Order: sequence, then C-alpha cells, then structure tokens
Amino acid sequence: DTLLCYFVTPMRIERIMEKQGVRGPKRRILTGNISEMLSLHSSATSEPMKSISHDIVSRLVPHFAAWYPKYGQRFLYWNGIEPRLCLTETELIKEFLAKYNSVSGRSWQQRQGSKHFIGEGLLMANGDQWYHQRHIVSPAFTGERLKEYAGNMVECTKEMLQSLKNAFESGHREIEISDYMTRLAADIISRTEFGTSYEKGKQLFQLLTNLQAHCAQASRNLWFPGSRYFPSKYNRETKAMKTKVDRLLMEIIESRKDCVEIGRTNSYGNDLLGILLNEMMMTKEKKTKTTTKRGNNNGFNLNLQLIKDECKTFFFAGHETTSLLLTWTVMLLACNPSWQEKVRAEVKEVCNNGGIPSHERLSKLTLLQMVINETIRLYPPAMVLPRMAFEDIKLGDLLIPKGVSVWVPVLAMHHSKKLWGEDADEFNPNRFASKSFSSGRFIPFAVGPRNCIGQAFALMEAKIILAMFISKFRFTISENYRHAPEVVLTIKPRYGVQVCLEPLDN
Ligand code: HEM
Repeated sequence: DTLLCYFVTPMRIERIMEKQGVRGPKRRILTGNISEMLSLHSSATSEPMKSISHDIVSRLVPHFAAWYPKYGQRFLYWNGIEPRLCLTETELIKEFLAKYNSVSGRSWQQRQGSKHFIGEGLLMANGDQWYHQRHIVSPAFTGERLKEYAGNMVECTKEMLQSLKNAFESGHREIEISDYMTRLAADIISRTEFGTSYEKGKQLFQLLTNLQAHCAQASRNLWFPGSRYFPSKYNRETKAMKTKVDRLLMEIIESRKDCVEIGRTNSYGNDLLGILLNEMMMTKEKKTKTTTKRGNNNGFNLNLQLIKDECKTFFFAGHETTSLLLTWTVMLLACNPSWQEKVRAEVKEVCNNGGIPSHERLSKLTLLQMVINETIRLYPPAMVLPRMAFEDIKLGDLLIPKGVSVWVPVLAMHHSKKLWGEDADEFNPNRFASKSFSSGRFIPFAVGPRNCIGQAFALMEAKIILAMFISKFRFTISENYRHAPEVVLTIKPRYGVQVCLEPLDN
C-alpha cells in the first residue's frame, strides 16, 4: 500500500497528465510542493499591504500567481501526496460542478482536517450520505421558511445597532466592525438552528469558535499520513474541546426531546434542529413498523451523532462566511463614500420606515445587491472549491484520473483580467448592473447540485443588516486600519476593520 500511495500512483497520475500537456512544478517524494508553497506564503503575507489595494491574488495565493503564468490554465501540483489539478476554464468548471457531483467530493485530507469540528455533516459528506442529508435539510431553506427568518434577522440587527450606539455614546468614535459582525451572524444562525434553545446556542458559539481555530492549526500537519495518531498536545486538546461541544449540543437536544416526551408539543420544532429530530424520529418509527432493512436508504442512518455534526456544520458554514461578507462590504463602502451615499439613498427610498427592509422589498435594493456582488467578487469568503475525482472523469478533452483533487481557484478567477477586464482589481459595482453577466466567472457560492445551500439565506441576511446599518450610521475608514487580508480557511482582515462612525438621525 505504501509503495502504491507514495510512488506508483503519483507517477501514474503524472504520466497521464503530462501526456495531455498538463504540467506543473517538480514534485518531491512525500512532501510534494508543500515547502515551496509555505515559503511563498510566509513571505507574501508577512506585512500589511502598502495601500488599500484589492490586487490580492499574489498575496493570498502566491503559488497560483507563480505557476499560472508558467504552466498555463491547467496545472498540476502536490499537497504532500495529494495531487491537485488547478482548473481555470469557465466552461469546464461549469460542466464539472454541474455534472460530476456523484463521482467527486471531499478528499480524505479535507474530511480528516475538519473531522473534529464539523464531522460528517453536509459540507463534508460524499455520495449517498451527502444526497440524503441535502434532501433532509433543504426544507429549512425554502422561500417560505426564509421569510420567517427575516424577523429574527431584524431583531438581532437591532440589538447590534443598539450596542454600536452605546459604544458611540460612551465615547468610542472608532470601532472594529468585524467583531460586531461575527457576533451578529453567530446570533442569527444560532436562532435559526436552535430557536428556543438560543441561549445555549450562544455558549456553543464560543466553544465552536475556539475549536475551529484549534483545528485549523492542527490540520496544517495533515499532509503527513499517520499524523492524526500521534499523541500530540494538539490532538489531546482538540479531543477535550470536542467533548465539551458535543456535551452542550446533547443538552440542547435532550431538552427538546423532553418537551415532546412529556407531551408539551408533538413536534420537535421547525428550526433546523427540529427538522433533523423530526426526521430521525419518523425514520425510527417507520423502521419499527415495517422492519425494513437498510436497503432503500443505502445504509444512510440519521442518528444523534450526525445531528450533532449537522448543527456544527451549519453553525460553521453559516456564520463566518456571512460575517466576512459584511465586514468587507463595510470596509469597501467606508473607502468609497460616493457608493455609500448612493446605497443609503436607495435604502431610504425603498424602506421608508427607518431603513428596516420588509422581505418583499429586499429585491428592490438593486444597488445594494450590486455592492454585495462586487464585495464577494473581490473578497470571496470561500476562495477555492476543492473536489476529488473518485473515478476517472472525462471533461471535454481532459481526462482527470481517479484520485486527483480538482481545485477551482475562485479568488483568482474573480480577479482575472482576462475574464473581467483591465479594472478587475478595482471596486466597481457597476459591472453587476446588467443581470446578464456570465455565471461561469462569478462563483462565490459555487454552482451545480452541491452549491451553497445557504445562498439565499446569506444574501437576505446581508441585505437586511447592511440596509439597517447604513441607515443608522455614516462611516469612514479609520487611519488605524491596516489592510492585511489573510487566509485562515476563509479570507479575513488580519487586524480587523476599524471604521469611524457618525450616527444619523432618522
Ligand atoms: C456569504 C456567505 C456564504 C458564502 C460565500 C458561501 C459559500 C459557499 C460555497 C462556495 C460552498 C460550496 C463549497 C464547496 O463545494 O467546496 C458552500 C457550501 C455550503 N454552505 Fe455556504 N456560503 C455562505 C453562507 C452560508 C450560510 C448562511 C449557510 C447556512 C445557513 C451555508 C451553508 C452551507 C452548507 C451547509 C454548504 C455545503 C453544501 C453541500 O455540500 O451540499 N452557507 N457555501
């Protein structure tokens, strides 16, 4: 097996790719191109940028910036023993994401790296396991359900605006906005997931945030097979943190079950946790009635462990991405006062009740939507879409051998001058004025059956929060802001985003 994994398979993959003209940097046995990538990364992000420029590809994905001009629009590199095929052709990407979902998915490295903090939930599931989970949670994201969440979003935002006002009144003219946005997005997803058990959801937020930061650090060593078995301090600490999270989740689940068992209600609720518990109970009942074997569900079993994993998955996928979208939008509008004023005027016209947008009015906020699009083009929270081929895949003229991870470099494509023109690195929301922009080059939420299930939720949330924020405050970028985007799973501002606030009367 070792021989196969370290020598034979990599050589076979290299040969197949080379025959098709796909080349890449020279690979070392075991470590692949890791040391080169590490050294490129550490020099690229060691300092803040000299100005607030959005030309960030060579800073955040320096290996892409180095290899793309040299090896072309498809190239192969190695993260340890994992081969990665970087694919940048929009038609091929669309076809790959739309058609080959059942024969591609999360790689071992990805699943291992996130095992402790999101486990086997939707984001990391593959094949039938993925299919069943997606089917079960979809009802939580229908149009009707979204409308109901809008009220929660407005309530949480009002609280956040009040605490900003309090901070201002106690003398803080400058605030760091990413902290506020992170707490707000966590608040909203906690209510959506846990509804009434929301107070415990808040406690979970802290525990999960710590666990995630811890896992991000530990997974740096994952390219080395067997590392997860080392009795390291990291591994011990991770396990202890995970146990705490699971215990708290179990408490939330148990109290929900108690309510049903003592007959106070007959449903577990229609928030995400409720939907999952209802489904688990229904399948249990069906099983005892018909004593069906595993057959029709292909071995899929929604048990308590999976429900806990799902709660963690949605918490993780649903708050950090959105809070970053909000933070970067505030940064960009703080640096572009004319766009800030235009959006404020639009909000005033569309929502003439103090900037609180009703669900029906959201689609009328077109300038705000253009600004949001431009923000996730320049700073896409998910900067890469990784998918491993589980079978040989024929994509146009390209054969992708089994075992290769296809990497769609979202950030690099969003900044490509070839796709967006010479001003690709500039903030210009007008490029989204026409609704007919090609979908292939703009993929912040991915495309195809495995796209972001929370896309409509996130966009609704972003519009509500930004509309309310912009009606209450005018804001400018502080001279203390240091522009230092960095990648820690997502694209973050290393030192936060400091803005100066001016409350508005309305
Ligand atoms: C601006 C905000 C967001 C962005 C940019 C974003 C982006 C993405 C992207 C690119 C993917 C595909 C990842 C991949 O295939 O590698 C994804 C998947 C996912 N997202 Fe989001 N997301 C956002 C907000 C949310 C929210 C609010 C939720 C939940 C409420 C959510 C839940 C998920 C889940 C569960 C998946 C996995 C879907 C699957 O594999 O079937 N996301 N997201």
